[in-house]
Amino acid sequence: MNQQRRSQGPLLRFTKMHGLGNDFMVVDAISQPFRLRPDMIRDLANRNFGIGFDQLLVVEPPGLPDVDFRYRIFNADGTEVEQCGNGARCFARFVRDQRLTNKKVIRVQTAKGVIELRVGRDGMVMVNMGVPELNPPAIPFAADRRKDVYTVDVDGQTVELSAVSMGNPHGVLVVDDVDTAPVGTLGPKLERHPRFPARANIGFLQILDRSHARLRVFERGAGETLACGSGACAAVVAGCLRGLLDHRVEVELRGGKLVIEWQGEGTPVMMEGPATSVFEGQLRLPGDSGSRRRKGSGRPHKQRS
Ligand SMILES: N[C@H](CCC[C@H](N)C(=O)O)C(=O)O
Repeated sequence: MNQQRRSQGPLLRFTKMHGLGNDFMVVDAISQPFRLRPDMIRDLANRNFGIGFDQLLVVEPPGLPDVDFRYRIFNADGTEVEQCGNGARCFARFVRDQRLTNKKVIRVQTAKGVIELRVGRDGMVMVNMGVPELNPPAIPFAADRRKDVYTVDVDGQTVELSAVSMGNPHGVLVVDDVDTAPVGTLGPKLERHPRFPARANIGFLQILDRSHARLRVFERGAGETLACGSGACAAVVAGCLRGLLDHRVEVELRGGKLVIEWQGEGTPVMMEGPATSVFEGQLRLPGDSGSRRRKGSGRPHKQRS
């Protein structure tokens, strides 16, 4: 009996959601205590032994004035990251479904800054993803900047890519056909390439015409996902900078389509797409978890020195 009681932690309510198949466990950490260590996040992310998700999204009270919520994002590998585009749309749907707000324009504090979410009548969500950065510390490529295309050596192979930060780092390669692109082989090598000190999300972009593109993304900390919102934004920025795309692009990902608009350097990237709620659930956490702050629980993603 004692053993049983010791393993009985608190019950945790959550909602399973997805944005074009990029799937999330979403937790309201306002009305329930919530602290998870990275190892517990990894266990919950496991698609056989846990709930299964690409990212965990946590809703917290705002930490800044004139902001409605704080939004924390954890990859399946347990690392906390700065931005998640598909997650932002699901966040907007979640806080309204859970009656945490009835606003249609929601301001959310993230590790990257404040983003603004607008919920449309048709259930689509428009996100102001902020102004992209072209050579922040996470993607230090300025030295050899040439039309924002850089060369990186991967096991003796020279790879050309663009480097764009949407708050989180992205490398973008232009390929002839996403269906035959080396996402599973080159993706993981570039995700952990030394040129990306905080690792990176790697996008494989196929240009169909100046306003249509296809994209696959090998995500940092999650592997290839069916869609990547910040990746679609980074890909359109890269395509525009390379003179291959116009300012409004329909991006077709494996899980569906996003509309991305960008008016050029110094302006924010706007993303519009759906957000789907799949089911609500609750689970009993292990006895050693809960609201007490623990060493190493969910610390922001640390860039490698
Ligand atoms: N894997 C990303 C976070 C999730 C991004 C993606 N799911 C999106 O929709 O933007 C990173 O480590 O920066």
